[in-house]
Amino acid sequence: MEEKGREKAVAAMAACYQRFDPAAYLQYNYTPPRADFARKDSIVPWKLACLHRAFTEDDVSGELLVDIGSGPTLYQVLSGCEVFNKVILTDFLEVNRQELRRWLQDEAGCSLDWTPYLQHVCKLEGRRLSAWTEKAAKLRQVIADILPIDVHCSQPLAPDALPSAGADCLVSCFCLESVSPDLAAFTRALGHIWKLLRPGGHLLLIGALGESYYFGGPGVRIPVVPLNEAQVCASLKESSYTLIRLEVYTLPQDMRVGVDDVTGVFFAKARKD
Ligand SMILES: C[S@@+](CC[C@H](N)C(=O)[O-])C[C@H]1O[C@@H](n2cnc3c(N)ncnc32)[C@H](O)[C@@H]1O
Ligand SMILES: O=[N+]([O-])c1ccc2c(c1)CN[C@@H](CO)C2
Repeated sequence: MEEKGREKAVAAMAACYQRFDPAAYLQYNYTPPRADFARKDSIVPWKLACLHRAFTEDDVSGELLVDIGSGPTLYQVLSGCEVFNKVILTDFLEVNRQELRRWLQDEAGCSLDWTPYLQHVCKLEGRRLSAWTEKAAKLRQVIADILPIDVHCSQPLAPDALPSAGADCLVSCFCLESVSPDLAAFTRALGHIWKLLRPGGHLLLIGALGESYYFGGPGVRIPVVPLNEAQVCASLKESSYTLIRLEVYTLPQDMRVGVDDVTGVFFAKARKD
């Protein structure tokens, strides 16, 4: 697709996101059955287990963790906040950055109670359940910024947002395939965020497999690039990452709740050499 066509497609995607509804999105994806901590086959516990394992492996270390396309969610940094002493959250929409700020400042009006998530990750860490208040305090202490981002820009963040060496680790969940008009744009976006990472740093990437749309709010139908495992691996390779591990979760029937047509979820741990 030539430059003009690409710009139009990206602008159309941005227009879709103007109607994104953080509270509805959280309700659709981050409450039972998809976030049922009593069910071994629920999606969110699987994601938290992948992230806990990856963030506690020795090769993942440093000062700065950046979350790409945070949305209104915090689950993706609940393990990372124990490893990195500085976490930067990012999103394209002010409504999402506001939602994150509300939690950060412990204000009323958060759209979701993150306590069960904090408790579950404490359990994964072998800590007593009541340590969730310490984890919440730790997370509030390490979150240094909540910044605007556009992964379709060659430079997704403001020029002075990161140290010149780059981030030590990136995490990104359900963002790139949900904001890209096609596979080529998805791969280009991977290349753009690659530049934010220092050599030897890691990318922990979670995404949807086989998904062609999702609802970002009542009647807010957002197109998604349907990916399969081979395409994820090929795109990571094409954008100069070394894939360390790919794990896949297949949705049981009752996790298909009508808010999207996702069939699976992937977790990739990759490195920038
Ligand atoms: C499906 S949500 C994922 C939210 C969260 N990371 C999660 O795991 O649920 C996709 C997010 O990408 C953000 N987004 C939309 N366009 C973007 C862009 N061009 N660059 C970066 N993020 C974008 C949206 O605002 C939204 O928060
Ligand atoms: O089950 N989940 O934990 C979960 C969380 C977020 C999202 C999905 C599934 C599937 N759709 C994506 C948007 O493309 C967002």
